[in-house]
Amino acid sequence: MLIRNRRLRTNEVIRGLVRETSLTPNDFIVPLFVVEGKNIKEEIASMPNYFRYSLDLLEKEVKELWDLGLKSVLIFVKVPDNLKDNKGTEALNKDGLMQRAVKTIKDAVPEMLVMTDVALDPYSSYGHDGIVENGYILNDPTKEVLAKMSLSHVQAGADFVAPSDMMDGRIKAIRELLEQEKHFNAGILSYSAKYASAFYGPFRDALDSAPGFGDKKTYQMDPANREEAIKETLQDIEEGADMVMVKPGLCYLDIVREIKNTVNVPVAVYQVSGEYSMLKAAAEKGWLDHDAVMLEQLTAIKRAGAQMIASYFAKDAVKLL
Ligand SMILES: NCC(=O)CCC(=O)O
Ligand SMILES: [Mg+2]
Repeated sequence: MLIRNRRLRTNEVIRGLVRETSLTPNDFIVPLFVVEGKNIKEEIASMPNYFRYSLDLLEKEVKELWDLGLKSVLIFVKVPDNLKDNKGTEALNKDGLMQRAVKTIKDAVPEMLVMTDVALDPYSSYGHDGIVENGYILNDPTKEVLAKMSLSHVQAGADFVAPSDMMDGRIKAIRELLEQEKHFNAGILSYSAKYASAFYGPFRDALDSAPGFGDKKTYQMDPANREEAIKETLQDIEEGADMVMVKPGLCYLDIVREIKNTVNVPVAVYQVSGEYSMLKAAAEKGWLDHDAVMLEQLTAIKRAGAQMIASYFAKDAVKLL
């Protein structure tokens, strides 16, 4: 035997020395769900141990995240039904819940990197990511609203906007408006390859944002496609995205690696709600070792090429690192 691979696996010290991938708190973006009201920390039924916060308790939560070394958050808001319409009017309200959430976080922890979700679904009476006409989600009028929404978030203090809508040309529309308004340092994390996935179910529960009719297959990508993900991603970079994202995570790690090998901007992965809830459920039943499987999944996402991971496991994970 000239080569014995097991030599480098004989104990934890040598395994640590040769380990190719490791997780650190810097790897995470923490998704946060925000609701109106006071003193609210409500568990999301289909996402055990994950919560919606009112602004007063959000403040406490972000301080705790910061102390754990988690320094980036991605905000989602649950908009009251009476404020929803087809055009997402409330999304542009400078005193809207999102805008107030950004200010609340920046006041509580000024150095926290604040990213905001940009899409119409939480604001849409139809639960779709864009303006609806005759059952179709309009592209161009929607991207103009998304640009204004992004500007509003940046004016409220957001460091990055994260458009998750998958309309064509929205990165260019957003970038041009931010430049025109002289927000030169406002970043764009583009959900460039977002698939029409069945793994988003619990998230739609969290925000009460399930589509009122049909599905999202006319704008989100077909899970069967790989080359299209490259095309989408290269386009977004050309249009001015600073960072790109693949979503969901585990089922799409081939896409992550291919994009990582193709582009020269940071690649993010969104490990989505269904991925989170599946493990929580299996662990509750005693069928899987929660912490071990969680770390294995996160490590695999990073190994595939993710520079950062938006994950509901962020807090659980950093406590183990
Ligand atoms: N635009 C954000 C999402 O769609 C999140 C999906 C999830 O976590 O399931
Ligand atoms: Mg696109």
